[in-house]
Amino acid sequence: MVLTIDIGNTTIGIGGFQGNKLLFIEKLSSRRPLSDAGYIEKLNMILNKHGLSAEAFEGSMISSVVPSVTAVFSSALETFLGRKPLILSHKLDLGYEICTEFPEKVGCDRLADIAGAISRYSLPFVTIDLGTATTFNVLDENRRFLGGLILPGVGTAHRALLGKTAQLPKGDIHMPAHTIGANTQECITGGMLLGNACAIDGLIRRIQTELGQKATVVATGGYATTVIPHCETKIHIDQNLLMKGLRSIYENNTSTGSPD
Ligand SMILES: Nc1ncnc2c1ncn2[C@@H]1O[C@H](COP(=O)(O)OP(=O)(O)O)[C@@H](O)[C@H]1O
Ligand SMILES: CC(C)(COP(=O)(O)O)[C@@H](O)C(=O)NCCC(=O)O
Ligand SMILES: [K+]
Repeated sequence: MVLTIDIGNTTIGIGGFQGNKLLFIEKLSSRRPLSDAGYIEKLNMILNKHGLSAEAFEGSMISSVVPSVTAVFSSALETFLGRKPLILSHKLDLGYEICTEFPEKVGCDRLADIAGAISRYSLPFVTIDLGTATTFNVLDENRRFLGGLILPGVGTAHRALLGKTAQLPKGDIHMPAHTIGANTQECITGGMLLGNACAIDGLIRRIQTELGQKATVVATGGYATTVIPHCETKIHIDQNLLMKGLRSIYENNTSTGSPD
């Protein structure tokens, strides 16, 4: 079994795989960092909850876009499993070529999303990750990662809007009833959800024009299920895309890994 860890700017996801089967996925906040002893305690609790023990895991793999948490979590995993985790970087065998200007600068979550999509969706494809930021990541038909786009995430934009204005009310953004909001809260909800959905439709159209062909589109991240249903483009939602990518990369870069 393999533990996969996704350290994002809001959430730390912890997944457990047996072969290519995802047994569990648990979430911690990355906003309140813990000590390595704190993370070891959380890992113990998670495995206990699922009736598993550390001995059952042959290794682990981390994707992190929060450098300050990477070192602490890595040290916690080394103590917990008795083996250093594999840490995702552009230097590993990802199953595709990075053709951006500075491969070392690309967020590891973007690299893992692409790896998760590569054996599951037809090429070319675009992965969209709606987390703290929203990222678009384009893989062409020759398995070349060309780059993409980075936008403020839905929650990030919403918090910025409320933080920079005096009169806008706090409130949840769920289903907009219609496009023409009849009160302030409806206007904000529509702006956030339909605004992001239309941005996605428009950007996918432009990406396809630039590629010169249609692309498969797959979305993941905390806001995927809230925003994607409002898009006109056909988009697959795969909440575990990143974790699946981490497992594939682990298998491709360790000799003990079992194939897909
Ligand atoms: N099931 C869900 N439905 C709606 N929003 C969610 C859900 N899960 C998480 N979120 C929201 O998504 C955001 C975090 O997304 P996530 O993909 O975990 O971010 P990151 O990868 O940047 O840490 C949070 O602001 C949270 O409120
Ligand atoms: C764009 C991101 C902030 C997204 O992070 P997330 O929303 O998943 O927490 C992260 O992928 C990152 O720090 N990227 C580095 C720059 C780049 O990817 O080009
Ligand atoms: K993410």
